This record gives sequence, C-alpha cells and structure tokens, in this order.
Amino acid sequence: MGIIERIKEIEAEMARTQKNKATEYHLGQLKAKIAKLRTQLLEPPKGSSGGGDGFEVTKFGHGRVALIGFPSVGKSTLLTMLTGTHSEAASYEFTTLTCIPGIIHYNDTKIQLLDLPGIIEGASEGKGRGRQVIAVAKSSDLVLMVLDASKSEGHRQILTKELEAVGLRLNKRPPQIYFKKKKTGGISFNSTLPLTHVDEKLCYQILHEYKIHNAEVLFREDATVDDLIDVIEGNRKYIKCVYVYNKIDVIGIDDVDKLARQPNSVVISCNLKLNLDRLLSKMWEEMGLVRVYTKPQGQQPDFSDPVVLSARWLFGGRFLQSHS
Ligand SMILES: Nc1nc2c(ncn2[C@@H]2O[C@H](COP(=O)(O)OP(=O)(O)OP(=O)(O)O)[C@@H](O)[C@H]2O)c(=O)[nH]1
Ligand SMILES: [K+]
Ligand SMILES: [Mg+2]
Repeated sequence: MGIIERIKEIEAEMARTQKNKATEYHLGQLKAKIAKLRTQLLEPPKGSSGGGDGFEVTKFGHGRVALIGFPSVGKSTLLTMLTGTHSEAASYEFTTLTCIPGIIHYNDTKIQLLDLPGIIEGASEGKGRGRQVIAVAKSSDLVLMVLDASKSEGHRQILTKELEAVGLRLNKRPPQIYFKKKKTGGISFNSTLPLTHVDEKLCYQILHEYKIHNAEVLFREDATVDDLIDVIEGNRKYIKCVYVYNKIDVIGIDDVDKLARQPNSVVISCNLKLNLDRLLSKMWEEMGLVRVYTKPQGQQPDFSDPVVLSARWLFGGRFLQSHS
C-alpha cells in the first residue's frame, strides 16, 4: 500500500472513532501516525537527487511573497498589476504552469512576488503541481492566499488544510513546548500550568509512536496533541498569511463588507484597480520590514538608500543590544 492510501485509511479510522476520554489516546496515536506518513511523503523519492522538477527561483530583494490559490482566482492578473512583469492571464484554469517572479517597489524596498500555478484539493498529496507550489510557499516570508470573492468561503478552509498537511502553519506562532531528546534518563514530563488537552500518558504514547524513550518535555501553554506532534516533528514552517479576496466587482456591497471584516483579509478588484494600495500596505505591515537610514558622521542621512531589515530580527534583541 502506498503512503497516500495509508493516510486515507487512518483518516477513515479517525472519522469512524467517536471522540471521548476513552478514545483520546488512540486518536492521538493515529494523529502521530498520519504526521509521520506526511513527513515521509515530503521526502524526495528514493533514487532521485531531490531537485530538478521544482520551481527554483533565486531569492531577490528584501522579502519573498507567494501567490497561492485555486485556478483562475486572478493571481497572474494581480502579479501583472503589482509588478509590471507580465504573467499570462486567461479565463481558463491552469493558465500559469510555472513560477513567475516579479518585483514590487514599495517604501524604498524591493519585494519579490511569485506567481504560481493554481492548486486544487489534494495538492498536498501531489495532485497537479501542488507539491512544487507548496515548496515555494514554504520558502516565502509571506503567503497571499488569493480567493475568488464570488466563490464559496469553503475554499479558504480547503487551501489552509492543504498547506497544513505539508507542515505550513499560517498566522500561528510555534507552540510553547520545550522538547529535547536525551540519550538516557527516560521521559521527564512537566508543565508550568494546568493542562486540559494533553496529560502525561498521552504524551508518552505520542513519544512512543516516534520511538522516543528519553526526552525532556515542558509545556509552557495549554497546548494540544497537534501542537505536541508539531514540536516533535520539528519541520513545521510558521508563515504569515494575508487572505486576498479578488473580484469584488462581481459581488454585492454587503458581501464585500462581510469579507473585509474577516481577520487578516483584504478585499480587492484587479479589474477595477480597487484597494490595491491597501493590499500593499497590509503586505508591508505583515512582513515586518523596517527601513534604517544610515548617516555617515558629519553628513546628512541618505534617504534614498535605506538598509531594510526584518523587524522580527531587529527587535529580537541583537540589533538593540549591539547598539545600546
Ligand atoms: N471580474 C473580475 N475578473 C477578474 C479580476 N481579476 C482577474 N479576473 C479574471 O479572472 C480570470 C483568471 O485570471 P488569472 O489571472 O488568469 O487567474 P489565475 O489565478 O492566475 O489562474 P491560473 O493561472 O489558471 O491558476 C481572467 O479572465 C481575468 O481577467 C477581477 O478583479 N474581477
Ligand atoms: K486562469
Ligand atoms: Mg495564473
């Protein structure tokens, strides 16, 4: 049986299993099994060198943003509007077949914007170009999830699930769980607060599934089993995501208003050039870029040529420490 079939089988078993106190250990174990299989799925096939058919595009500028979405939601139209690089747009699905980079000039910085083929449900399992597209998303500093405002709200959930299946975590911070494998000493399990989702037994069972028998685990928040698995897997990528609802020209004002109120969302119309400024400023804000103007001693600062830094890094301490 292939990996995908095994995942499907376990998912079916999970769906059949009632959720209660008695089944929670078994369900936790099944979740860990799926996580392990999904990690296997991401490894390059045996005998291949690992690269080759991906969308290798050299990083450029101060940050990288990937356009992720179903076919024909307007990703290429948006790239053309924001960057001036032309990317073929048309009314049929899968117009774009590869990765097309463009550059956004904003606030004296250069941001690399990547147009990508549309992805569909099952992308994480290799449907279409899903896996290559997702690999590019993983290499980005920000994901713009482009959605068709006139289509089902369910699309956002489906895409999020596809991205989660390959270890992307959107708009989340890493779980506050300290985890360290050891050579000896068994498992030490502690928490700094009462836990409502995971107890010692469940934690042991998950670690057992990973054949980990010596480790230190310290919960610093009331985390879930999924969080624990994420920490053990250690390969998760935490990325910011802005939800971009395009084509608001074809829906009513009440619906536009509803979408605009969703968290982390921007509503736009490429056709009417509506709200693209707002999208750019939101993008900039979420990327956390900061301009620093250097000032040679005794001279005026050069406002035309800033050094651009990520605020996360800047305020992470190093800059402040070394300059205070
Ligand atoms: N009404 C409306 N149509 C739009 C808008 N933006 C793009 N479109 C149309 O939507 C269709 C698909 O646009 P594309 O830019 O090719 O979409 P895509 O997401 O790149 O599609 P794939 O590359 O096939 O995944 C085209 O016919 C566009 O003209 C918009 O704001 N409003
Ligand atoms: K299209
Ligand atoms: Mg396209």
